[in-house]
Amino acid sequence: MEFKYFDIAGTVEILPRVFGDIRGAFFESFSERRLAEAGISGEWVQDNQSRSDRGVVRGLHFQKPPFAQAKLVRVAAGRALDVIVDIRRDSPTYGQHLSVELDSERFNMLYVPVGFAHGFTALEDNTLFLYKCTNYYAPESEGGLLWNDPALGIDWGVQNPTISAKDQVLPTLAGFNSPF
Ligand SMILES: Cc1cn([C@H]2C[C@H](O)[C@@H](COP(=O)(O)OP(=O)(O)O[C@H]3O[C@H](C)C(=O)[C@H](O)[C@H]3O)O2)c(=O)[nH]c1=O
Repeated sequence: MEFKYFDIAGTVEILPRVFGDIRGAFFESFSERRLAEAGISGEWVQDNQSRSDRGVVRGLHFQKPPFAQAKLVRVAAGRALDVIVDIRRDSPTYGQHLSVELDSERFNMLYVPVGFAHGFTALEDNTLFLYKCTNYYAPESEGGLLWNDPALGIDWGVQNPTISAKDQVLPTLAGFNSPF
């Protein structure tokens, strides 16, 4: 298992060892011990899965404290462009984003710390997006940022995404008061 660290503090890409053979492939999709090697700790209490066809964008979402979630995201099938935005008020990279392509060949994962808005584009049909969360779903605590806010400057890899009505009216960074 390899770890890749980025300039945005706290974010880590995890590249598991994938064992291929004539039958297919195997990899350890979750190991608390391995994550601890990368300095990642947390009480993982909920797993989520969504299925999206090519061109879907979900996000940018987060849950506010005390229901804030760190996430460990990956795809089990298909391919996704994962995007996270640093919304930690005191962070020197506040408002900056990181994009990482997740695929079901390398089975690479991204650790998203508390204090980030999260979203992704499905790059293929039937993209199965899986993620572990360190807090339960709390709809009353949900917040978000507008996916195509020019101030964020995110290239989602798609022009006219399929996106929920809810996500179309999320606030821009300018009108946003971060709870982190
Ligand atoms: C997130 C969540 C949703 N739901 C229900 C609520 C809705 O009736 C339905 C779809 O929810 P939503 O439209 O919020 O799903 P996404 O747009 O995929 O939201 C997720 O996508 C972005 C990328 C994230 O990072 C968040 O984890 C999460 O916000 O599932 C639940 O029952 N439990 C949950 O934990």
